Amino acid sequence: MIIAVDGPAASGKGTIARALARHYGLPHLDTGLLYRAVAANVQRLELDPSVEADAVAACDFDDSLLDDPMLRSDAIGSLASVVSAHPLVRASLLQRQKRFAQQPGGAVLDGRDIGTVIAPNAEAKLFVRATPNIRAKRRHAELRSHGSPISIDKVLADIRARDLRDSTRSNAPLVPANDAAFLDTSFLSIEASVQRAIDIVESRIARD
Ligand SMILES: Nc1ncnc2c1ncn2[C@@H]1O[C@H](COP(=O)(O)OP(=O)(O)OP(=O)(O)O)[C@@H](O)[C@H]1O
Ligand SMILES: Nc1ccn([C@@H]2O[C@H](COP(=O)(O)O)[C@@H](O)[C@H]2O)c(=O)n1
Repeated sequence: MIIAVDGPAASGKGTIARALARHYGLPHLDTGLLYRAVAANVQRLELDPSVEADAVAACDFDDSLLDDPMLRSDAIGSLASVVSAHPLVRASLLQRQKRFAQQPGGAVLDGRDIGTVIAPNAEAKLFVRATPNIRAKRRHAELRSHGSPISIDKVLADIRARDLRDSTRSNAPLVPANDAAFLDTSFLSIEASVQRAIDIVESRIARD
């Protein structure tokens, strides 16, 4: 079974995808980390993220980079949203994600274009949402707990800018798949969000 979990920054999709993977015993891929790795490489090599050829040159990274906690910073998230708009960057990461989705036994992937591009054949598709203010509050608390001095106003501004860039790019924009189920986590605890996600997956399995 393939489960596709999409949604905007800090909506809770990663938390839900990890929990679904545990629940169903499936491997999980956080596809945002791939774009964050490209962004970190652009920064390390002092390239220009807005130049497609520069961003493509940064797509060749060592997988150990995916475990670097530095990838989780707000600045790398914003840079990832710039490099991810380049069609050739997306093309360079496409097959890896498709292979992960199509592995025997299935998988859970979270990102922006899982239900629309990476795994349009997924048995269950969730589109996770929460209000920008609630997402900023949660992400701010998370970043502060890791020692970042960032203000909540900056986190909110970056989330809004990222939402706009991700949803208006021409290539694989952040849009719900036609057959996705919406899950708004704004007023749900993590436990309640995960239970709602499991209920959605169960109803999709029962329907097919
Ligand atoms: N329902 C919830 N209630 C409270 N906090 C939540 C909830 N869901 C997630 N969180 C917290 O909000 C933060 C963002 O969640 P998460 O990392 O899952 O979002 P995301 O959509 O995967 O973000 P990104 O797109 O940046 O990878 C985390 O600190 C997480 O623990
Ligand atoms: N499938 C995806 C996943 C991510 N992106 C871009 O990467 C940025 C960082 O992603 P996070 O999930 O770690 O927040 C995100 O803002 C997108 O620009 C993507 O394009 N497609």
